[in-house]
Formats: sequence, structure tokens, C-alpha cells
Amino acid sequence: MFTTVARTRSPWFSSYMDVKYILAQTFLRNVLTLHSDSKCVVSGGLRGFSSSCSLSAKTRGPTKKREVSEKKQTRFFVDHRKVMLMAGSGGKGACSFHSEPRKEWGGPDGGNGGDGGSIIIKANRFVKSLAEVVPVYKGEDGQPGRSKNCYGRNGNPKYINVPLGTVVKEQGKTIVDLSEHGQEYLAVFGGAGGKGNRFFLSNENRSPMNATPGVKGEERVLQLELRTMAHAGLVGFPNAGKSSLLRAISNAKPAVAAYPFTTLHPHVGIVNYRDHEQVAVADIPGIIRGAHLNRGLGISFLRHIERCRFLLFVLDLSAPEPWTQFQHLRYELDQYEPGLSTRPHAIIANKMDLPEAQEKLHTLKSLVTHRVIPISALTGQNTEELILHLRELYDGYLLGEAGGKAKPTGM
Ligand SMILES: Nc1nc2c(ncn2[C@@H]2O[C@H](COP(=O)(O)OP(=O)(O)OP(=O)(O)O)[C@@H](O)[C@H]2O)c(=O)[nH]1
Ligand SMILES: [Mg+2]
Repeated sequence: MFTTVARTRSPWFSSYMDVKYILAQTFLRNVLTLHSDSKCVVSGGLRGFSSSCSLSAKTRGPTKKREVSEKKQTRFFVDHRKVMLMAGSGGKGACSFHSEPRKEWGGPDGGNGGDGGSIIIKANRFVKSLAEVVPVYKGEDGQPGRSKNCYGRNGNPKYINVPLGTVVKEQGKTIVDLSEHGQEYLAVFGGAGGKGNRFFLSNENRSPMNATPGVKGEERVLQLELRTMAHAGLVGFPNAGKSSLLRAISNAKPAVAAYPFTTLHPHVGIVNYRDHEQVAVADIPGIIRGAHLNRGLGISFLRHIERCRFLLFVLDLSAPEPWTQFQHLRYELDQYEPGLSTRPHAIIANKMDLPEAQEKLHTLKSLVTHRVIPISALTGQNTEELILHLRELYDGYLLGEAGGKAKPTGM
């Protein structure tokens, strides 16, 4: 249409318009090609032109949330922290005298300073580790008092949110165990605000000149330690199949791989029963012989099973002498806390799907006095027996220890 109209005017004008038209078309084609891999609407120089190219976005399908690797997760999982807490100091009191026309000596009117803000440690079930806790906290200072009897504002309290199961310690001594959502511990008190000279007005002294400074806020160095809360703890050598077992019996999805020390921090899974009872099971990193001498990952993470009411020793029946694993595990547990291995427990003989396992099972049963439950976490073989036994242990705990309160220490 362009060219037809143009030709009626002059040949020069016509070729000029032709070139412009071609250029405009090329430009639009380029823009469309550039954006063709994403949903876009291009509005060209020509009025009313629009083109949607959302097709490629549709064919891409729903975007999948990428799984975070165990190693990356561990970077965000912190189970102990040392913190220095400095509460806010009180604001100083003011020293001033009221003065206005024809009332020159109106008396003292210096207001008091505000109190400093305290620091409170609060258990929050939405917080999963101590990674967000910083080394130093400083409370808000109170505002100073002012003339005309104006009091300074109090400093706002500062909250440190910690996960449930955080133990607060000072110089190694446990002060408080924050195990319930919303539970608070007032760690450091803010300093009291100073008094203004109005406060010192008396019949003896009609024009007090003194005002006091605010009190300095309290200071403390505390250790925060997270102890996972679960009813049962899975204890075993690396690669024994603890994480596979937790996956098989609960809703948790810890990483599973054929190399040792796949699990680097504890995972808690919930085993649900028909009567709506729930038993929490914790999978912790693998323990090796000499772990108490800091071999492997050490045994410091055993703090996570300190609260567990019963233990499940997971043995790898594909290993040469699986019964020795049981002895070594008990020894390492007792090195961490004497008597820890004597808690109610069961032995889980894992990897029963492998051919050599059956023979070793007989030997294992003849060597130990405790109940042995043969299973295969990989195929799910006999996991029902384990789930039922877990319930027996749980019920025994309810009857014996808690007298009806179905919670591990502090849960
Ligand atoms: N054949 C067989 N292999 C299993 C079984 N359970 C676990 N495995 C394999 O053993 C390897 C280790 O399993 P994990 O569940 O990661 O072992 P883990 O005890 O959690 O290991 P760490 O986290 O390193 O302490 C994986 O390759 C699993 O597939 C089983 O019942 N049978
Ligand atoms: Mg594991």
C-alpha cells in the first residue's frame, strides 16, 4: 500500500519509502527472534501492532524446585553458637528549670531517662537452626529525659529467635532449655533510666541541680546449643542405611548415597500410626570407631540423641563382622555420656536383601541378647515389624517414664 501511494508522487519518493518499509520489517523480525524464547509482547512502531509469543514458555513446562544438596544444607545448619549480649543502657535524666514570661523561677522540670531495651531469647518452631544467630547483640538504649518534664522513651526489647530444643548455657552450666514454641528467656536486663532533677524536688531542696545518668545495660556471654528433639534416634556406622531407613518408615527425605558421611546434620522424620499417634525418629551422622577421639565427624553431634528416649542401632549386615559394629557404637556412645547406650534400644539388621546377610543374622542373634529386627530399608522388607516395635518402645516409655506425657525430654 505504501508503494502504490508513493508511486503516484515521484519515483525517488517511492524507492525511499520502499527502503523504510523493508527496514521496519527487518527490525520487527529481529525483535521477535530475540524474544522468541520467552513470553513477550512486542509493540511495533506501526500503531496497534502487537504480537504474543508465549508458546515457547508453555512448552517449557512447570518449573521444578531444585533440591538443595546435603552439603549446601549443612552450611545453613548450625547447632551451636556463642553470643555476647549487651542490653541497652538507660537514658540520662535531664536537669532543667521551668521558665516563662513573668514566671522566671518555675521550678525544676527535668524528665527521667527511658529504660534500656532488654534482650530476650525466644523459641520459635519455624526456626530450624542457629544459623541466623549473630555473635553480638546490642539492645536499644533508652532516650534521655528532656525539659518540661518530658520522659525519655524506653528502648524496645530485642528478640533472638532460636529453634525448639535450644539449650542456653553459661560457662558450661545449663540455664534454660527452650523447648516449647513461644517460650522466652530474658537473658539480659536493660539498664534503668536516670532521674531528672524534678525527681529530687523536696521541701528541703526547692531547686535541685542534680540529675542521674542511666544505668548501663547488663552484659553476658552465653552458649546456645541445639539438641534435636525426637523419641527415637538412629545410630550406626556410615553407610549402614540409617537415612534409607528413615525414608522408608517416615515422611522425611534425607539424602542417601553409597559413600560414607552422606548425612552431615540430623534429620527428624515422623512415623504416623492409625490412631494418630506420632513417633519422631532422628537420623544422625554416622559414627566410626574412635569417633570420641574426633575421628570421622567426631561425636559432638551425639547431643542430638541425648534427648531420645530409645535408640535404634542400625547395623550393616553386608559388612564383614556386623556384631562388632554394635560393640563399637555402644562404646562410643558411652564415651560421650556414660550410660547413654543403656537406654531402651533395639538392633536393626539392615540390608537383608543381600545374599550374605542371612547367615550373618544367625550369628548376630546368637551373640546379642537384645531384640534383632531384620529389615531391608531398600526394598522395605519387614519394616512393619520395626514400626510396630517402635510403637511398643514408645508405649513403654509412656507408661514407665512420662506417666502419660508423650514427649521426649523437653519436647
Ligand atoms: N542392598 C541394600 N542397600 C541399602 C539398604 N539400605 C541402604 N542401602 C544402601 O546403602 C548406601 C548407604 O545408605 P544411606 O542410607 O545413605 O546410609 P547412612 O547410614 O545414612 O550413611 P551416612 O549418612 O553416610 O551415615 C546407599 O547406597 C543405599 O542405597 C538395604 O537395605 N539394602
Ligand atoms: Mg545418612
